[in-house]
Amino acid sequence: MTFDNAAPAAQDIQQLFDRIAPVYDDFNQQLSWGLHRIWKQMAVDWSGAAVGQTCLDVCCGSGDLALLLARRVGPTGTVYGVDFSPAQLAIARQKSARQFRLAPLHWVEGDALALPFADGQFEAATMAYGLRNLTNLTQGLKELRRVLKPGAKAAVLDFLQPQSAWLRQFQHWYLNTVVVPTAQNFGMTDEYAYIAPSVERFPLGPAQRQLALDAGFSSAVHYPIAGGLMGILVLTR
Ligand SMILES: C/C(=C\Cc1cc(O)c2ccccc2c1O)CCC[C@H](C)CCC[C@H](C)CCCC(C)C
Ligand SMILES: C[S@@+](CC[C@H](N)C(=O)[O-])C[C@H]1O[C@@H](n2cnc3c(N)ncnc32)[C@H](O)[C@@H]1O
Repeated sequence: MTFDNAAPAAQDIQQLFDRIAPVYDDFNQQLSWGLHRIWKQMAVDWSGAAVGQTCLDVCCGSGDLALLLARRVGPTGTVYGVDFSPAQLAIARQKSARQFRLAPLHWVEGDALALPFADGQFEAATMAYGLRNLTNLTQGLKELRRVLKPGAKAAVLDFLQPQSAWLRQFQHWYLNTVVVPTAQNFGMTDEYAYIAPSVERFPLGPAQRQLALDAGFSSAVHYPIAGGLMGILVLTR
């Protein structure tokens, strides 16, 4: 399956993440030199999640941020991770089974465009490397807002096209000359070749902020991180 610059259908995205589930965590660790853990922790910190709260990780995948949220809210809190990839959720369940003294963690198979949760259910939320993969960014942001309590925050971490031309060239080079050949060794060329065009399609910070405000968030601030290679959109309901 090849992913050209047209946005793939939801089913193609779901099947892509099912296929890469066995190598996903190891590739992220190896290809980001472990830095993805820092970026994810920043998103959890900036979500405002606190002890005892009920929190949500949207597009949770293999569960990294849901597990960080569970550590943050502690045994008196509750965390839900939602994703439409069964294979990714299976990895998340395996990882949470190996950890102790976490908040009660619920892994839910569901669609970010029609979240299976009540209005105002959550006191904080995260979404890491999910928004860019949605087939409808506005619907995803509206659903994220709907399930947050008034005044609650969400932190949305994703790739970002750097402003600097040479950093853009570096990002493009790294994704196509380091990431894709690594994936090729495991027969996952097309799956990882999808990243670069998806980043090119993804709105820049100011446009992400405007999408969030149009979706009804009372405030939205976009922070470039990692030299502008990544960004975190901090939203307030
Ligand atoms: C955790 C990261 C990416 C998650 C991710 C998101 C997607 O949309 C995918 C789509 C298809 C296949 C895989 C993914 C996917 O893994 C970020 C870290 C992993 C990246 C693959 C590495 C990219 C690093 C930066 C572009 C450059 C960092 C340079 C620095 C010297 C480490
Ligand atoms: C790149 S992974 C990110 C996983 C995790 N948040 C992390 O940071 O490692 C993107 C995830 O979004 C999920 N996803 C994409 N579109 C979705 C949708 N419409 N509903 C639910 N999950 C979706 C995929 O199944 C995949 O697990």
